[in-house]
Amino acid sequence: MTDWTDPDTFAQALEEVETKEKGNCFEDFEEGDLVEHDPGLTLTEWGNEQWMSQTLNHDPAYWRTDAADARGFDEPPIHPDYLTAATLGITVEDLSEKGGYFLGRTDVRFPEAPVYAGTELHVESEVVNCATSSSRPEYGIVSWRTRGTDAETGDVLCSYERTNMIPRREPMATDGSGAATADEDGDDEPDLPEEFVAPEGGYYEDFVAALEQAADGNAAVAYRHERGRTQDDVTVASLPLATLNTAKQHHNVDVMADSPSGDIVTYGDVTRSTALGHARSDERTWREVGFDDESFHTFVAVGDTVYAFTRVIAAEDDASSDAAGTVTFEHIAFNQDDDPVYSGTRTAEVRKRSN
Ligand SMILES: C/C(=C\C(=O)SCCNC(=O)CCNC(=O)[C@H](O)C(C)(C)COP(=O)(O)OP(=O)(O)OC[C@H]1O[C@@H](n2cnc3c(N)ncnc32)[C@H](O)[C@@H]1OP(=O)(O)O)C(=O)O
Repeated sequence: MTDWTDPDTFAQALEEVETKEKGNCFEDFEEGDLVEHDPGLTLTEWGNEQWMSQTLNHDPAYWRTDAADARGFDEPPIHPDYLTAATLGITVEDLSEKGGYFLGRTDVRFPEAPVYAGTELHVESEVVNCATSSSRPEYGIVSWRTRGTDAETGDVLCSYERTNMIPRREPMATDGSGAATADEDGDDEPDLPEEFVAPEGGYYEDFVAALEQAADGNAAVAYRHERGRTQDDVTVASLPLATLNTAKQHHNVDVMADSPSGDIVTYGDVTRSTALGHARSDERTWREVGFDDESFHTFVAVGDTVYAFTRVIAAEDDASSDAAGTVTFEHIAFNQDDDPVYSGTRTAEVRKRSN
C-alpha cells in the first residue's frame, strides 16, 4: 500500500498533482469587467483600534467619547485609514492575490458623514485599464475602480482607483524601453528651493502663515516628523490579514523568497497609514477629505523603519465646518536609508485655532 507520507513519495505526489490556484492573472481581466467581492467585512471597534494603535494614529476623536462628541460624532468612528485598508483588503482575493505589487492609487474619497463600528461593508470593483509593462514582461498593469458601500443603506463609504502589477501567464516580448535610469536620463541634479519653512503649530492658521512666509522667497513649507515605526510581524502579516487581505506578499515567506522582493513586505496601506499617523501627530486634523497620486516606490519589509516627510501645498478657507480650513499636503514615507517608499497628496480639513 502506498505510504503517502513517505518523504520521497510525497515529494513526487506534490510535483505531479494539480494545484488549485487562487487569484487571477493579467489575462483574466478585461476592461469593463465588474467584480463583487464576496467576503464583505463588518467594521469593528477591535479592528479599528488594532489598526490605529499599530500605525500610530492616536487622534483622540477616534478613541474617546468626549473628543468624538466635540468633533460632532455620536461615538468614536471608524478611522478613514482603516476603512480604506479594509475596502482594499477584501478585494485582494479576486484582484491581486496572484502576486502583483500594489503600485499606486488615486481619487480616494470619503463622504462627510462618519462611519461607525458595526457597519457591514460591501465592496465591488470595475476593471478600468489593462496595460502591458514595457520594463517587466512577466507582468501586466491593471487598474480598478473600487467602491465600498454600507451593505444596509447602499451609501458609498470609500472609493478609489488603484493600480497593481499583475503576473501574466505568458511573458510578453518587449524592447526594454521602460528600463531607463536617472543616470541614463542625465537628470539626477536635485532641484530644491533655497529655504524650508515649518509651520509653528498644527492648526490651520499655522499652515496659512507658513505658506505666506514661503511665498516671499524661494522657499517651500516642508518638514520631517520625528517618529518612526519599525516593521514587525504585526504590521507586516497581522494587520493585512485582519482586513481579509490574502496577498501572499504579506504572510507567505516561502513563496516570497522567489519574488522580486525576496521576502514578505508590508501592505501598502500599513506603510501609508503609518506615515500619515506620524504626520497627523503634528497637526490638528479635523476630517480627511481624500488622497490622490499615491505611489509605492520600493518595498518595506520586517526590520525596516517607516518615517514621514510632509510638504504643504495649499490652504483654503472652504472646509465643510467653520471650525476648520482645508489643507493640501504631499506626504512622503521613507525608510531608515532615507529612500522614499510611498508618496501621495492628501486633502484634509484642519482645525482652526480660533474655534
Ligand atoms: C495591497 C497589495 C499588495 C501590497 O500592498 S504590496 C506592498 C506595497 N507595494 C510595494 O511595496 C511595491 C513598491 N514598488 C516597488 O518596489 C517597485 O515599484 C517595483 C514593484 C519593484 C517595480 O519597480 P520597477 O523599478 O521595476 O518599475 P516601476 O516602479 O517603474 O514600475 C513598473 C511599471 O509599472 C508602472 N507604474 C508604476 N507605478 C504606477 C502607477 N501608480 N500607476 C500606473 N502605472 C504605474 C511603471 O510606469 C512601469 O511601467 P513600464 O511600462 O515602464 O514597465 C495587493 O496585492 O493588492
